[in-house]
Amino acid sequence: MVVATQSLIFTEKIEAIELPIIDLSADRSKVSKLIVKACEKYGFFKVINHGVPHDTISKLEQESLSFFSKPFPQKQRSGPANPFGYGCKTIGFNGDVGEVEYILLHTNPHSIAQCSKTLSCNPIKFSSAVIGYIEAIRRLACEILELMADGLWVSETSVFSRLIRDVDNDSIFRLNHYPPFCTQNRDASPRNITKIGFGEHTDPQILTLLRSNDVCGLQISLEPGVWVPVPPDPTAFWINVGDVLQVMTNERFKSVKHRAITNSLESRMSMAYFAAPPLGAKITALPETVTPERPPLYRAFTWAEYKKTVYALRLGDNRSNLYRLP
Ligand SMILES: C=C1C[C@]23C[C@@]1(O)CC[C@H]2[C@@]12CC[C@H](O)[C@@](C)(C(=O)O1)[C@H]2[C@@H]3C(=O)O
Ligand SMILES: O=C(O)CCC(=O)C(=O)O
Ligand SMILES: [Fe+2]
Repeated sequence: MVVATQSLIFTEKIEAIELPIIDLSADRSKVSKLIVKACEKYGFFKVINHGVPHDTISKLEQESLSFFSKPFPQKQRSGPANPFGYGCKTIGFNGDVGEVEYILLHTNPHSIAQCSKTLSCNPIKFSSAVIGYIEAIRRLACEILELMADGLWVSETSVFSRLIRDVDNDSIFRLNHYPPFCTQNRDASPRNITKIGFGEHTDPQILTLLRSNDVCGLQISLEPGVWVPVPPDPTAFWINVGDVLQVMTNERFKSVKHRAITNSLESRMSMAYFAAPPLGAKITALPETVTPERPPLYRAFTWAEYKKTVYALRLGDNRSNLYRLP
């Protein structure tokens, strides 16, 4: 099957700005204030000294590399990603495409063990690398969400983190691989052509924790048509606010628009943990974020209801607006 690829639009502006870097080993009350500031201004920040062991990350990176290095027909046998498994170029179910191949997994250990059977010839090794990483990244996500709650002066510190600690949480995990997009021109010198790897979108969940290898490609957009490159740092995590957190904070926090481009002659790999509540969880603005000057902006909905809307729409569509109060 021939799938059309999207090229970049040349009228777009690229703007280099310094994005917030938060040292999680610093004083807790200072850190929580800095996180709130970053979420209000960008919906995006980097964390360092995060406590996720290097070994946990490199075990998973190794598994990811050996999976994506396999011949295409072999990888195809682990797909399609409907809803979980291997996918290539097709994103979601509504016609989105990109220069990316990926593995999508639910974070429930039973589901990981099942999927690993088709993803690796050593499923125990594969699933323990994924489960180990998810345990560590969930701990980090909870820590960040608790710092956010403190910074917002919410009385219950675990108001966000309990949603993703719940046994029925609907968090998912994604390994992305952006192969180098290199063509030869007429004098046979390599040309660096940039294509869309993963098109513009916001993440629907509460929070995303993303780690990539040392190859650039991720960009965020703070105003229409202007893209800010995110420098790669394999030792850190980039954190982005998702739609649910935007709604729960009554839009004090912004769900950040982002995309990934295939940038170079190098292969890019990323791992993204999407922290989500249980399907039945009711999503509504926290009372602390509602004031007479700032009445509730969204009607209440369940995560199941929102997820259904997400999957009925295209990648770049705005879904939270559909829940906005008049
Ligand atoms: C086109 C789509 C892919 C997506 C589901 C959707 O219908 C719209 C949101 C997409 C997204 C973006 C963030 C995550 O990568 C993702 C797993 C998610 O939860 O929402 C993807 C979905 C996907 O690839 O299935
Ligand atoms: O690979 C990346 O850097 C971004 C991927 C992404 O945005 C996603 O998987 O939702
Ligand atoms: Fe994303």
